[in-house]
This record gives sequence, C-alpha cells and structure tokens, in this order.
Amino acid sequence: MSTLISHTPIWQALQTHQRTLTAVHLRDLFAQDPQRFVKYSLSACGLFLDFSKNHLTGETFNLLLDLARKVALESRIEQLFQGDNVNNTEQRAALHTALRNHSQYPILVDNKDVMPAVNAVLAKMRQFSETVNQGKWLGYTGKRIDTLVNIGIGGSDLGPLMVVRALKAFHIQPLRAYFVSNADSTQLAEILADCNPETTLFIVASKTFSTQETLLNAHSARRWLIEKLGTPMAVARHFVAVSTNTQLVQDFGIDTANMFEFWGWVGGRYSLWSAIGLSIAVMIGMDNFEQLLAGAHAMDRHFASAPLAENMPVILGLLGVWYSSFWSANTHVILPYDVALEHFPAYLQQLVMESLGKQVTKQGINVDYATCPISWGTLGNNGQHAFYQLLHQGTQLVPADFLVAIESQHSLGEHQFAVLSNALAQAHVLMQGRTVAETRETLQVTGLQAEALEAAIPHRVFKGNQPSNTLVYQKLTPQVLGALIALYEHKTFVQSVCWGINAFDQWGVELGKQMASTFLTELKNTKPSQGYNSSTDGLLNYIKTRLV
Ligand SMILES: O=P(O)(O)OC[C@H]1O[C@H](O)[C@H](O)[C@@H](O)[C@@H]1O
Repeated sequence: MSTLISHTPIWQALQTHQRTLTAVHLRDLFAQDPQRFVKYSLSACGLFLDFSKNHLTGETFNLLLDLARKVALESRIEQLFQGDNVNNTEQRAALHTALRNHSQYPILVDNKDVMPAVNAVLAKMRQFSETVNQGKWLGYTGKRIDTLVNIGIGGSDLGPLMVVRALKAFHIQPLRAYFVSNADSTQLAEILADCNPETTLFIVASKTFSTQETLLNAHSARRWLIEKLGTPMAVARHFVAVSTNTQLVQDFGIDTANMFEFWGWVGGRYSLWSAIGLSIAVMIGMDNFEQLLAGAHAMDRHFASAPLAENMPVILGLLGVWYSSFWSANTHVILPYDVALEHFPAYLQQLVMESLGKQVTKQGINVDYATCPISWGTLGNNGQHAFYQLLHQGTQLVPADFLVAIESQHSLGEHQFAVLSNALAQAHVLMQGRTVAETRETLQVTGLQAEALEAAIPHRVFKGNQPSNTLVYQKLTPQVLGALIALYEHKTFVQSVCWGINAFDQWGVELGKQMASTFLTELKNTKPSQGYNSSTDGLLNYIKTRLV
C-alpha cells in the first residue's frame, strides 16, 4: 500500500467510532448485552479466549474486520505461509511456519522446497537428543552428560529459556540446563562454578555466529573447559553449535558434524522451532519437542483457514491495533497465572517490540499513528502485590492479557483455587471497578463518621473500565505451549499488516552495536576521549580512569 492506512475511510470511521465509545463504561456494555461472553469468546487448539471485557461492540468488531479486509489480511497471511518475501528490507521470507509444518506440504524458497532440509535437521536433532538422553553422548573423559549450557542472546536465548523453564515438568532426568546470555562475566562465572567440566555440554546458539556477547561467552567457556580438562581435544565432545553460518562455526573450532543448521528465512525471535530449540529438544526429549511443533502447527492451520471473525490471532491482533492506535494505550501487560510461564513476558518483549517497534511502513513512509505498545508483565499473582495498584487506580489505560492454567504442573490441594480465584477477581475488578455509591455502601458498615467516610471514598473508588483478554487452557503441555506461542507470533503479524510495517527486520538494534564497538576501542585507549559530546566524553573518561 503506498498511502498510509490512517488516510483511508475505514481508519477514520474507527476514529469516529472510538469517540462514541469513550463515554461508555465496560460494565454498561455487559449490562446492555447478556450475550457478550457467548458472542466474544472462542476456542482454538486447546486455548479458550474470552475477549468480551474489551472496549468493543458489534460495530467495533465489524469495523475492525473491515480494517483487516482493507489491508488484505487474508492474502497477506497466504503470502507469509507460502514463503513470499514478506521481509522486504532483508529480501527474504519469514518461514517459521515451515519449521513446524507437520502437514509436510511443500514450501518453496527460490523455487526449492525447504521441507527436506527442515526434516533433515529435525532428524539430526532427534538423533543427538536421544544420544544425550540415553547417556550415550560421552564427555571427553567418558562420562555421561548431565548439564547443558546454552550460550546465546536475544532470540537464541529467550525462546529456548522460556520453553525449557515452562516445560520443567517434562524434563528428562538427570539433565539440567543453564542459559548464559549476558556479557557480564558474573553470569557465566557463577554458572561454571556449578558445572562439572567432564559432564557439561555447551550449545553455542547464534544465527549469525557473530554476536559479541555470545562469542565472548563461548570463548571463555571453551578456555575454561580446556583448562579444566587439559586439552583442546576435549572441545569436540563438549561443544555443539547452532547457526546459519558454517564458516564462522568452523573458525570458532567446532566441527561441522556437531553443527545444527538453520536458514536466513528464520528470524531470530521466531527461531525456537528451529535447531535453536536444541536445548529444548534435549531437555524434554524429541517426542515432546515434536508436540510443541504440533501445537504451533495446529495454530498455523487455524490462522490460515479460520474466517477472520473466528480467528484467534486475528482477533487479538485487531484488538492490539485498536488500543495502540485508537485508544492511545502505550503499554500492554501480560499476566500469566501459571508459574510455568514465568519467562513468557520477557520472551514476548522481544517478539512484540523487535517486530513492531517501527516508525516507518514497509515502503519507508513515516507513520502518523502509534504502533507497538510497550510489552511488559510478570506472573499475575506476584504482580498483584507489586504493580496492580497502577492498573486499578492509576491514570493509564492498560490492556491486559490474563493467561490462566486450570491445572498447575504440580497439584498441591488448595493452591489452584487461590490462583484461579485471583485471576478471575482481577480481570473482573479491572473491568467492573467500584463506583462512589458502591464504595460508600461498603464503608458505611465500618461505622466511620460521616466526614471521615466521605474523605475516605475517593481513595477507595475503582474506576474500572480496564480492558482485558482471558486465555484459559487446561494445563500447559508442550502442545498447548506451542499453540500459545504461535498465537502471539501471528497476533504480532496481524498488527504489522494493519500498520503496514515489516515485522521481521530489526534495524533499530544496529546503531548501538556499532557504537559499542567504537567505544570498546575508546575504553582501551588510555588517551582522554573527546569529540562525542560532553556527557559521553565525560562518562568515557570517568570510567577509563577507574578501570581496573
Ligand atoms: O542469534 P544471533 O545472530 O546471535 O542474534 C541474537 C540476537 O541479536 C540481535 O541483536 C537481534 O536484535 C536479535 O533479533 C537476535 O535474536
């Protein structure tokens, strides 16, 4: 599209419609329509979505669907799945869906079906993970591997870390996994202190194999191993690599027989389904990894085939656009009521903000509407005792997603009732609020004097009207988790299509990296730094004189 979507009648219709809704409280929408829950909820792939607690009427829904049609969402979804150049600034496809294509339909990239290569890597991952799981992959001194250390950052860390932690109940014993990502040596040093060099396997995960933090950590880990085991020969039994760059893997000193390949058309933040998920495959076993892929594939099929009005990622994506671009919601909070999903909000931050934190369209035109919200969140139960105050009585509109497991991974009697009642209570109160009259009524029974009672009311009123989605699933299995992740991937894609932006590049991270390499040289240069600006020069020189 050459013009901005904001200059079309449908966008303007949504703006006008939004103004009519600002005065309508969510509780009124429920009062007006007893069918809201039935109308605005649906199931797909083991997930149940209630989106009725949103600033949404039948008219809103229709207008949002018109927006989806205006941006030709259905054909854009088709293009994504068939391997078109959807990532136009890098001239490539974004085919994470091919990695979990359990239907095995051919997917062509440059006229070549990618499925045989995908299947070959999956087979290699199976063979490797089974060898490790059966205790047949031996370290240099002949001992079985019991510890994995994944060295990677960004998409080569957040996805595998999140899934490995989420599926702890499925871990194969006696394996344990660590994740090293940060350049601060404290992280690696503390992990190595817990590792036995004879039984530790390092997975160096990097799409480019040129990421500063990852290479630093990989080199330090290799030095540690050689020092402990006394010979560089040990590296072959204790290091494997996952990358698209064979040459750099070889240059690092890892035998390509121990390399697991993936491809340029897999974006870093969409890569946990590829060999980047090797730590997952080893920790939960390849059969469970396949279940994760199957869950994602089921969501892919749903996304590609369900009508727009019954399509879960489409609905979530349209609501995302609705709040960012029309309601000025600057943030979106993710609130899992499932400890297994502790790392899900952090994982989503990269998926959402690296994909949608863009200010120009795919054609390079500056947008004149808000795009990506700040994505944040933490375990809901903990958040209640930390930041929910702001959600309830602050001044900002904060759309929320409640992620609710009916069953915990480990059942201990009463606990799950507490979890579920809290999740339901928070979503309810955020929407419903408590009016002045209701607050007064509540306070009257406390026997407060009239004046004190009136003074107390404003502090105890809840405006409510905070929108939320509630996603419920029975229990987090590999399959459910696969579907959940794919749901958010596709939601993100839907938003990108509506905003006309590229969800698959990340030019915004480059300049900082380049500057860091300039400042690395500056820090090592004993002469005073000058010529940047007084703050940067001042900080460089302050730190340089104190470097030990
Ligand atoms: O996998 P790598 O090539 O090491 O990249 C790791 C990460 O670094 C980059 O800076 C990108 O912003 C991320 O999208 C990527 O996931």
